[in-house]
Amino acid sequence: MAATNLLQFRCYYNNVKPNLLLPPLATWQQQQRTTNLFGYEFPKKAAVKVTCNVLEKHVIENGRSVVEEEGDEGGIKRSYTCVMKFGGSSVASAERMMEVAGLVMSFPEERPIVVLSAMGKTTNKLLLAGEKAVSCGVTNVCGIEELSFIKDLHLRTVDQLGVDRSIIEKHLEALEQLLNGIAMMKELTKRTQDYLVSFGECMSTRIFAAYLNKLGVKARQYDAFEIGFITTDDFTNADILEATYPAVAKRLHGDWLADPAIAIVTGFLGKARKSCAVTTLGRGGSDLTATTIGKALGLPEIQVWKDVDGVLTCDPNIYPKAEPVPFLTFDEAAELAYFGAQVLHPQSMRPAREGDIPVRVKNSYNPNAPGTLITKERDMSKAVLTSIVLKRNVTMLDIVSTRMLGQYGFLAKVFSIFEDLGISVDVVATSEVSVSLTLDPSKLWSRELIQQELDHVVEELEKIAVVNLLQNRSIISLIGNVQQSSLILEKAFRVLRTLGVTVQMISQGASKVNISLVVNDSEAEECVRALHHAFFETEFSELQIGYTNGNGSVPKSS
Ligand SMILES: Nc1ncnc2c1ncn2[C@@H]1O[C@H](COP(=O)(O)OP(=O)(O)O)[C@@H](O)[C@H]1O
Ligand SMILES: N[C@@H](CC(=O)OP(=O)(O)O)C(=O)O
Repeated sequence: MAATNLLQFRCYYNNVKPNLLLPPLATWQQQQRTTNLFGYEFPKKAAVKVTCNVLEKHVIENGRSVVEEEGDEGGIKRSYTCVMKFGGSSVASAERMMEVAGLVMSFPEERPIVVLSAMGKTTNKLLLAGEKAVSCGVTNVCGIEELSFIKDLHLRTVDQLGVDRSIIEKHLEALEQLLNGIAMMKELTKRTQDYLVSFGECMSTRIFAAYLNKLGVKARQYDAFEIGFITTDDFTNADILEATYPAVAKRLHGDWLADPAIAIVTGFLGKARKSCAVTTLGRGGSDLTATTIGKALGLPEIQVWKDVDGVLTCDPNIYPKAEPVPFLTFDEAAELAYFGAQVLHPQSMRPAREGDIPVRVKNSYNPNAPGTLITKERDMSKAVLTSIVLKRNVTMLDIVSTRMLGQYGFLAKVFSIFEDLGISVDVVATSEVSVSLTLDPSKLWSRELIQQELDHVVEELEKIAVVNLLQNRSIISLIGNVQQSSLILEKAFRVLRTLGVTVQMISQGASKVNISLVVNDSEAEECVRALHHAFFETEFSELQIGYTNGNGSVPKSS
């Protein structure tokens, strides 16, 4: 049987025009950002010229699809095959780096791009060192405990891995100089803060790349801000700009073709478009770095390696009986992250969703665990509740119209006040003359709200409404199949009634995957444990009375 070429490609074509001579059945859908033409059959000599990043050429031989290294027409070549992101917990020590190196090497058929976070708690320590430098005086900088900790950790790791200290010594010197500068200025701007924390990722990636090279696995280190990660100038919480995708694809793909090597890229970092200074993508931003690379190169899979067996049914710090969730949709994962599950960066699902690239959340401490697979769609026919998420320390506002404005005018005015003040709102419930909503003063991916700003919001709103400011509230988000909302709500309210908890606000939103309940901070954790018990640990149809301790509380797990 004559061999037939099947070409699979995900083509990023914002700035490139593919010149395809396709058989008539293949239509190029211009409205889609990425296109997967897997399955289109080409005659053997189909002329295909694509000036984009990654292609995979399948040749059908004896009914089997075989991937060829490179195509014969149009210079089609394949570079990297997957992106693997390892978080701080996965690379916290020399021992952990050895394990991660072993993991990377255990997929010899893959050509990965590895995205790393800073080692362990380095980012927190750098932030603390910066804060201390502001007030400790130049002569005391060298005595800052966190600086010594960071130096010890990184030098010890380098020594234990048997790589040359020189790969990070310059960074350690520059870090101390920067802290001296902060001490001298007695000021730590957001821009300087981003530069300060960037040392964490810059050092972890250099150490890891040097270690792989020492093992004989060719690796090349990259600082994300040098290879096309272009962001807004919103220091500490920058957004990735579209120009990033073609730039990153060009650089990584081009380098591979010129000189193949595993790429080791700093997570979390970018370069501000206007000022050209180093930016960060918000805490936990390395997940976003990984999904951005995945989309840029049109990779078949994005792996995010953590210290848990995947996305769990709730935060294991609240309830250790949390179980891994095997499958999630991008929408569910995004909602979960946005509403406070620390496991994924809130923006990280966006590139994966746009590129339609599956994200696998795995445990670097337990690689055999299946983890969580996040895709565009999944079978929801049996799905009810997927995960419970808690967001603490939320501020709630009850705003009741004084009827100076009509219904439309009232809601429009309320939201224009928030827009003018640049404050984002999470959960909203409205009626004709009132609106209840939540603000998050501790948002890490947005600017911090301080009391003064809250007072200002209330002052503005009081011009048209009676306002009640309620602090120390929590949002409990029930992520799941909102088609089953009656069932979920019935069960949830039975649990909360048993606990004697009053729900102060409820919102289903437009997301179709999330029902949010607002309760007092002081009751929230107990609610999560009880809800978890009811939804995930009892027969679904029956809410067992008697799972509490008799005093209404669920047994705290050890
Ligand atoms: N629903 C959840 N599923 C999994 N982990 C969660 C969840 N909610 C909170 N977490 C916490 O998130 C942590 C993993 O996220 P993170 O610390 O950012 O990992 P890494 O640093 O490895 O990227 C877990 O150790 C766990 O404590
Ligand atoms: N080091 C950064 C970025 C990051 O993504 O870290 P992690 O993968 O450990 O959550 C932070 O602590 O925020």
